[in-house]
Amino acid sequence: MTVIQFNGVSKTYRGQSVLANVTLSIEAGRTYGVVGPNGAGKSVLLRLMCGLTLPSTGEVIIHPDYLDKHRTYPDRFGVAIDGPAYIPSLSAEAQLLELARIRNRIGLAEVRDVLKEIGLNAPLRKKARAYSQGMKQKLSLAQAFMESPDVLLLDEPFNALDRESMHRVKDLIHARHRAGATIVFTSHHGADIDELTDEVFEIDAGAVLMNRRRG
Ligand SMILES: Nc1ncnc2c1ncn2[C@@H]1O[C@H](COP(=O)(O)OP(=O)(O)OP(=O)(O)O)[C@@H](O)[C@H]1O
Repeated sequence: MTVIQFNGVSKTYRGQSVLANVTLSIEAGRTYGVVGPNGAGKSVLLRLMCGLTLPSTGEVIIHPDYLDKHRTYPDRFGVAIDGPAYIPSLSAEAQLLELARIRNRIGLAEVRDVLKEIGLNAPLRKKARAYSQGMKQKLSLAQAFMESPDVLLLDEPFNALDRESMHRVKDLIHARHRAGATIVFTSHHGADIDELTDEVFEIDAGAVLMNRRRG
């Protein structure tokens, strides 16, 4: 089943083309890597996949099974794109609980579980604004993983993580993959791409080239 379909998608910012005429499909249950130099358009590609950015021309179609009941917004998507998004005045636990209330699928126990799995051991009273870069990255990832989403879109998920934390996040990615989730992540590290992905999208001068790696 195709989860996300791009048909002739182009993205231009103030007359500057970032992506040109991209046609691709993201198939359920597969793990994709997105590679390319700084500024190639990797984050823009991920943002287009979940509607955070709209195409300048062409269309992005999300399978209706992955849309909310009004068929408007992606549902069961876990997204960590463009650096950590956090509420500076709340602790990790408090803000994940706030976010969890929106969909009401999980509660405190699951929030605590994901923080433990990701290894974010901030003191409860410490506010996110005082977190280190790696802690903020873990918070962003915890938010993406916490509802066990069917689709994960992760922009450079291993950035700023120490070795042990990187292994924890890789374990989480493997676990979601085994559970049948569809995963797309960007990385500048060939080893992560080799280890985790079935297919790789390489962005080159606005074009997206696909390389099948396995399966
Ligand atoms: N909101 C925006 N307004 C204007 N230009 C933008 C916007 N978002 C992205 N761009 C431009 O689109 C291009 C691609 O940016 P993008 O963040 O996708 O690159 P990237 O491949 O993720 O790079 P990096 O490896 O450095 O993270 C860049 O030239 C960037 O300046």
